[in-house]
Amino acid sequence: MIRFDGVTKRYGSTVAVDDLSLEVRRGGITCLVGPSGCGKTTSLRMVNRMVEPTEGRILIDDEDVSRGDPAQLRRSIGYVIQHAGLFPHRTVLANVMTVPRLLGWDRARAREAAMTAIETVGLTADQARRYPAQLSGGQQQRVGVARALASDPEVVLMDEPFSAVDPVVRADLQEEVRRLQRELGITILLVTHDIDEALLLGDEVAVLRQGGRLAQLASPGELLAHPADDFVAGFVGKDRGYRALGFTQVQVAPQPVDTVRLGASVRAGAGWVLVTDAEGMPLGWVEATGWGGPVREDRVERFGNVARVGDSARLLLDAALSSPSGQGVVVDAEGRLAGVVGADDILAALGRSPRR
Ligand SMILES: Nc1ncnc2c1ncn2[C@@H]1O[C@H](COP(=O)(O)OP(=O)(O)OP(=O)(O)O)[C@@H](O)[C@H]1O
Repeated sequence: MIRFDGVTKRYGSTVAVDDLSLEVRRGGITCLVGPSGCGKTTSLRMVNRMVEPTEGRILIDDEDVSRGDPAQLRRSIGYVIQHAGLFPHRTVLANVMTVPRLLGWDRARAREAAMTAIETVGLTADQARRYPAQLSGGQQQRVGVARALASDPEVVLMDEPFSAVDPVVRADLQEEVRRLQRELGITILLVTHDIDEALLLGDEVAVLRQGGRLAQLASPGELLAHPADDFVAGFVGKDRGYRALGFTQVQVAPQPVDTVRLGASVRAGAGWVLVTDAEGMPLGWVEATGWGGPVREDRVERFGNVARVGDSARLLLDAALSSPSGQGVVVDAEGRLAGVVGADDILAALGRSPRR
């Protein structure tokens, strides 16, 4: 989809990007990540020609971006930056209508496209009438995303889009961008200095090192399991073995478990029994050792995290380790009980799975 072909950018004696060759796949999120000054922003801006390469080519769908008109190219590509970069004296709606209007769409069509984009990012018609300063930082960032989407682009470039918002809002926005990417099928190239964000969002992650050199391009799981060198290993962090579990599937079949409806009786000595509601949805655990009888609500120990069938080894392990019984509850897509898994079974399955 987007191909960097031997791209170099020099500013005098500074090499910002050095012979970068990289393929950004269609319909997914590729993250460019690396330490400060490694050439992430420069690489991104060469795609929409806000910066021109010194050497090499960038192709979108096999077409050299340097061939056409830069202004036209920029209008065809969504662009989201830190702090949103909105026009302060225009309403949210007017801000989002900017690119469709520049593309020559009539006012009604531009307005309709803008309103659709505003709703898509979770903002209301009332918020669309306000000025940027009348919105929170996170909402402004959503407007920035809406503006990038309004003209229905295939490619969206994002430069540190969430780094200026607090962690809770950031998590919401990250979730939103993942959802939008899937729903709209767009191709996103996203710059971040935060490896956790890159591993969370990226279908593929390109790690750059100082001097604008590509250190590795791989999926998050691959990056964690097989960093190309010490630099990448250091960058992805000390707990990469554990974090790789988040991208590892294990073959463990959920096992049957004794259940009791809330209000019904357990027999003494039954040990840990899973309590369900009247519909059979799991509620928590009860430990019947020295007592038996009806299970009252105050006897129920809530489980920690519940895993879903098909979840990663990390989520299964988390369910097991956060459960008072030591057995992780696994539910199906409808939230119905599929069975339980123990930490030992997950670790044994991990031991059996081939090293990737
Ligand atoms: N317009 C410019 N003129 C001169 N040098 C520049 C210019 N733009 C970037 N550079 C230099 O190129 C290198 C790469 O900069 P770039 O902004 O692409 O890095 P980055 O990885 O995005 O950094 P950060 O995470 O700190 O934003 C840096 O050494 C920077 O100082």
